Amino acid sequence: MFDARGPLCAGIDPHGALLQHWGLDDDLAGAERFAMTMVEACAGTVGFVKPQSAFFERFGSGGIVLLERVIAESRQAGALVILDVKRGDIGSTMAAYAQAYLDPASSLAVDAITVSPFLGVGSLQPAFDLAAAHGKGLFVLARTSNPEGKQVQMARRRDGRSVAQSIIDEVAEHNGEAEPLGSYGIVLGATVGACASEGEARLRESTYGITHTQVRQRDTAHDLSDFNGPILVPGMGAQGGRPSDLPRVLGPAVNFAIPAYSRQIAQPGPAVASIRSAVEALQAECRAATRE
Ligand SMILES: O=C(O)c1cc(=O)[nH]c(=O)n1[C@@H]1O[C@H](COP(=O)(O)O)[C@@H](O)[C@H]1O
Repeated sequence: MFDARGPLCAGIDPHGALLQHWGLDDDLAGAERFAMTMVEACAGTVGFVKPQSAFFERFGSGGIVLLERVIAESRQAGALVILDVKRGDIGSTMAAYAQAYLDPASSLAVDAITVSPFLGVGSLQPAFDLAAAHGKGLFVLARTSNPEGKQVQMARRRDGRSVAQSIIDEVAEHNGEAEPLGSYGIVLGATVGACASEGEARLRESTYGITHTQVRQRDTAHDLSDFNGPILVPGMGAQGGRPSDLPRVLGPAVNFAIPAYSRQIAQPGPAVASIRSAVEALQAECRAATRE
């Protein structure tokens, strides 16, 4: 998929602000128009689409029916569907979540889902098992794109590793020696190590006595050299991440990157041709940044 269609993942997030920007009402009919236009513009050309479940759930059962349609039509158009649901619970409940999204008998079954390991990576075992049984994938949150994630994810364990690194290492174990790539990925935000502004960089320097470059190096010090799974990289575009950030954030694993854009690719809409040409331009940039 990386070679055939490129690494870019098109997020399908029927955001209230985007619906308004497209001249639509923020209701189920508006979300349907938005989501199906994004499917038409993207799913036949990109390798991966990523609907965010919350933007559909907010419309209740009608939103779930719409999500089912987005999933079915995206897969029919040849894209792999990564459903962003960030599920994570005690093992017995996790088994039910896994059944909902990874069992082909479910109308919400997709190719992969995002999962949260903060009840312990071990609590996700039923999802690993069901994914293996049905040839599906998981993306485990390791270092998220939001600034608040750092406090938990970069906390140091007694063995010196960060929490994020220990998650990366545990997921790598699940992939074992899989060739060319295991089915279990991680989520690593493109914004990691970034300062919101020059002012913030100067404030950090004067407050903590360390330069922005040092902060950035510390924040991006993930060892991905043994990681043989796909890496979902949100935080692109609207949150500030650029294709040129990918080598800095991912180092040797840059060619496993799936850079994900949601708001930025919908911005030129609602015209299908405008969305498609924006996606194609970003696809070319991401391909160049991840295949050097
Ligand atoms: O798992 C995700 O996709 C995700 C993880 C993360 O660390 N940060 C993050 O922004 N996301 C999701 O990626 C999308 C980002 O949207 P944009 O900022 O509009 O590109 C949203 O659907 C988020 O929920």
